[in-house]
Amino acid sequence: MNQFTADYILTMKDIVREGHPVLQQETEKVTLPLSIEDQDTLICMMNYLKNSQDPILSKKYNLRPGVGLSANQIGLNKRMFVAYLTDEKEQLHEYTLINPKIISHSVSMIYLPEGEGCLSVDRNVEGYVPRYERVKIKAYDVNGKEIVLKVKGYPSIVLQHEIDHLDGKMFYDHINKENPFQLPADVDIKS
Ligand SMILES: O=CN(O)C[C@@H](CC1CCCC1)C(=O)N1NCCC[C@H]1C(=O)Nc1ccccn1
Ligand code: NI
Repeated sequence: MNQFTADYILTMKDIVREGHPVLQQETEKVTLPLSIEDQDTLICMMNYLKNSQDPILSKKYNLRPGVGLSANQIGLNKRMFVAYLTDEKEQLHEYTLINPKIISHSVSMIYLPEGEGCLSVDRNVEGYVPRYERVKIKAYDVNGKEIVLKVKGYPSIVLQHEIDHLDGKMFYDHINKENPFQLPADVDIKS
């Protein structure tokens, strides 16, 4: 039984920082149907994102605001993550994805002009992180039902950042070493 019960308030001390092996390995697939424990952990993780985006609660618990969180960021070797974000059109998106896999993607790429950060990285790493503009993801929802979702724009960036974690990758692995602000030449890229 892990400590991440549905009523447990996740805080920054629970977030594993870069260098920890659990962030560098490919996470294990989650057994379906989800155990009660895994269901509760996902609730706890989603509550972190909601609390962290609440001005009062983020201050009260000293939380860094987050739009995504993967299970290995709280030390669990499980292929699952949550995301809670508002897109370019001010639409709110809430994702709880189990055993996600990108099954196809656009050639065109996008990036955040301000670069990316990570709750597991306590430093600023500058540079553009090229991401696919559109991705098609196969995953399972909390009821164990297979879902296929097509995502583009900012939500696509967030989900790719999370799937990277589950594959043991960090955002800065995608930054051009020679020139951090150089973008891949071969594809059309929008910010
Ligand atoms: O793996 C998951 N993570 O590491 C949490 C990251 C995930 C995002 C980084 C880029 C794409 C996904 C995260 O959310 N951040 N990175 C560090 C500090 C800022 C914070 C952030 O972007 N916050 C935010 C943004 C818009 C609105 C509200 N809050
Ligand atoms: Ni991250």
